[in-house]
Amino acid sequence: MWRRVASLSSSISSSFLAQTASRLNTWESLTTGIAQQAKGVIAPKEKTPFITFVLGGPGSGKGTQCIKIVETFGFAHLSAGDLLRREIASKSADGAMILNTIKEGKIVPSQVTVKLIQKEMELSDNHKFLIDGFPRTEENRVSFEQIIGVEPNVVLFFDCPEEEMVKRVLNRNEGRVDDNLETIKKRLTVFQALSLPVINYYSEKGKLYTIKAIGTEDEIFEQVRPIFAAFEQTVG
Ligand SMILES: Nc1ncnc2c1ncn2[C@@H]1O[C@H](COP(=O)(O)OP(=O)(O)O)[C@@H](O)[C@H]1O
Ligand SMILES: Nc1ccn([C@H]2C[C@H](O)[C@@H](COP(=O)(O)OP(=O)(O)O)O2)c(=O)n1
Ligand SMILES: [Mg+2]
Repeated sequence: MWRRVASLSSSISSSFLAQTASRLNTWESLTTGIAQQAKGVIAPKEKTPFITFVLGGPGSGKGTQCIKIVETFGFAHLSAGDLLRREIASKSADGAMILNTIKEGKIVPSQVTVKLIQKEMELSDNHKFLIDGFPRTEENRVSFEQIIGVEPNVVLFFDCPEEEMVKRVLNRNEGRVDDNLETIKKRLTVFQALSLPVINYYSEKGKLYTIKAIGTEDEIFEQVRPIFAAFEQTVG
C-alpha cells in the first residue's frame, strides 16, 4: 500500500512536512523512493509500477478483456467508468454532476476522475494496473501525467466497428443509464473527436497495441495474451 508514513522526523517542522507532503504525489514517492524515505516522508512500494491504459470505443470489449487479463496476468483492474458510477451510487458531492455528464455521453472533468484513480492506486497492494476507459481525452491524459506523474508502459486499443459496438451496448443489460441509442450516438461522436487523438498520441510514442476487437471473447484474448506474456519477465 502506498501510504504516507505517520512517524516523521521530529527535527523537521510539521508545517514544512505538510507543504512537502502536499507537493509530492504518489508517483514521486515511488520513483524517488530512496530520497523520500531518507526524509521520512513517504513509504515507497517495493516494485516499479507497470501501467496499462485500456482504450476503445463504448462496447468495444475493454471491460470483458480486462477480466481475462486480471485472471491470467494478475493485474489490478481500475475501471474509470466503474469508479464514477460508484461516486454516483455513494451520493457524493460530485454524484449529480457525474450522472448528468454520463447520461449526456460527455466526459467528466479530469480532476475528478484522476483523483478517484489515484486513490485506488494508493490503496492497492498491486504494482500492475489496468486503467480501463482512461484517458478518454487529451485533458484526461495530461491531467494524469500532472497529478500521478508518470506515463503508461503499454496502451491497448480495442478497435471495433461502430455497428458492432452499438449492438453490444444495446444488449449489455447492466441497467446503465447510458446504454441507450441516443447516448451511444453521442458517445461515438465524443470518441471520434476526443479519444482518437489520445490513441494517435500513443501510437506516435510507440506504446500502442491495436487489437482487432471482433470475434469471440477468447479469440480476442489470443491477441492480447502475447502482449503481456512478453512483459511478464520484466514486470514480475
Ligand atoms: N467479443 C465479443 N463478442 C460479443 N459480445 C461481446 C464481446 N466482448 C464483450 N461483449 C459484450 O459486449 C458488451 C460490451 O462489452 P464491455 O466489455 O462492457 O465493453 P466496454 O467496456 O468496452 O464498453 C457486454 O455485454 C459484453 O458481454
Ligand atoms: N475517463 C473517463 C471514463 C468514463 N467517463 C464517463 C463517460 C463515459 O461515457 C462513462 C462510462 O464509461 P465506461 O468506461 O464505463 O464506458 P464503456 O465501458 O466504454 O461503455 O463514464 C468519463 O467521463 N471519463
Ligand atoms: Mg467498460
